[in-house]
Amino acid sequence: MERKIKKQKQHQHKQSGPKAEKKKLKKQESSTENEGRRNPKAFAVQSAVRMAKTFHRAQDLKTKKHHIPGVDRTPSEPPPVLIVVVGPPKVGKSTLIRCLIKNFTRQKLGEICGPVTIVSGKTRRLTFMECNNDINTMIDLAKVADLVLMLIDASFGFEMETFEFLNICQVHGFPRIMGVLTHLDSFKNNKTLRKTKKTLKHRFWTEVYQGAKLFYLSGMVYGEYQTQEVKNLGRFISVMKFHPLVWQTNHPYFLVDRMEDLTDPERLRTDPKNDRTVSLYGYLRGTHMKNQGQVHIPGVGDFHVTDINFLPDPCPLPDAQKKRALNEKERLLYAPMAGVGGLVYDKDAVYIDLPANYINQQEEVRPTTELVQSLIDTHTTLDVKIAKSKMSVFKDSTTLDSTGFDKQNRIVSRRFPESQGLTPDKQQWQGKTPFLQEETLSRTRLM
Ligand SMILES: Nc1nc2c(ncn2[C@@H]2O[C@H](COP(=O)(O)OP(=O)(O)OP(=O)(O)O)[C@@H](O)[C@H]2O)c(=O)[nH]1
Repeated sequence: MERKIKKQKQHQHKQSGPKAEKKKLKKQESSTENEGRRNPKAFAVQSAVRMAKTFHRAQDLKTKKHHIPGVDRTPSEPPPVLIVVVGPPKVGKSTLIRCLIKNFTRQKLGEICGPVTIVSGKTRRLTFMECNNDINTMIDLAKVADLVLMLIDASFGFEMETFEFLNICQVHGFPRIMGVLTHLDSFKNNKTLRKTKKTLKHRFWTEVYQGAKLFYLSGMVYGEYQTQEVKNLGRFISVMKFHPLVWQTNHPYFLVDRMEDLTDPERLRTDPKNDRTVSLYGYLRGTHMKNQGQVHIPGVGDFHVTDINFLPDPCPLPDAQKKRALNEKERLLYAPMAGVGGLVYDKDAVYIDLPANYINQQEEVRPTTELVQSLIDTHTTLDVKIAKSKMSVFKDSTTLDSTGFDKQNRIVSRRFPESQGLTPDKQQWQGKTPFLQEETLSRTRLM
């Protein structure tokens, strides 16, 4: 967009009038006054060598600020920005990714598995990726990363993995690097905390560049970093400008975010070491890709491309005519390796993944009163329930069920046969148990 620079009106010195006269007089006086005191050699060249040195230094600083003008090959809908989270084990990489995803999409992701893509704004998508601490992953990711979040455990200081990654970065040129200090809550003394922060900041500046951005995550609340600190980091990321590296602007490359194994399971069962057919999915980055060209898959080898197909965007940006902020539906989350993301496209099929909370939303609205709810939940009548129910009159006696009564609701005793005292016509114990009468029994049954 062309910006019009409005030129400010310059100050006009007064040429006439009492004030102008006064100023002129003052100027004349001061020039005659200082003539005797002025040192004509003060600003003259004292030493030619020194002069040359100063000049070279000024020129060096000037040229350092220049960037070689690059061709902007960014398409109208650019692929997601790749943010690589690097750090030694247990420094908080997964926790930070989880917090950033929650900050942008308001969704909680359990385990981070593979790259996670989110829509962070009207024109920007972000792909988060955790970098394992092995040299191959580091080499591959340092090449393709747009931004590196370098996590440093403040209670431990700089570790080997951090230096290793920085050294690898130097090969293809440094991507944007931001430091993040974690485990700051382990410092109980404020003075030590301040001192450590300062020392680590200067060390980080020495390793990356003077003035490199360093974030502080000062502790955890319920297993997550503090919301405001994550929000600030997220805001910084979403407005950041990126200078793609030379390698990135000169090559077409993919970051695979989804992999499907298409090998016949029967073949795998018979021979587990069989060659596999896999399908790899991802956004094309860098330049255009040529059909019939060659591709290199790190760790696998070189291959010929036989065909190229376009698939619909699994995590699209919102429509162009957007107003201010994104709404909940537009804050998409796509993590195919973790099984998250609405639609998964294949060449000839579309898979729809319905999240559990979506199914919950479809549940009918139920009355809140407990009594009404229990009536709705009733599936059998009272008679059926009674027929199924069992009871025992004494603690250790045998249980009675509906088969133990005759048609007139009189007890048919199995334990005490007629010979032992219960006569069918009297329905009464001739002796000890007067409460085994019909009335008592029928009341107990209905309870
Ligand atoms: N006290 C404290 N604990 C933290 C902090 N950051 C992370 N942790 C804890 O450190 C543990 C490891 O965190 P993760 O996010 O799994 O670390 P990671 O770097 O992903 O670990 P790996 O994937 O095994 O390399 C978790 O239990 C976190 O709760 C912090 O700033 N303070």
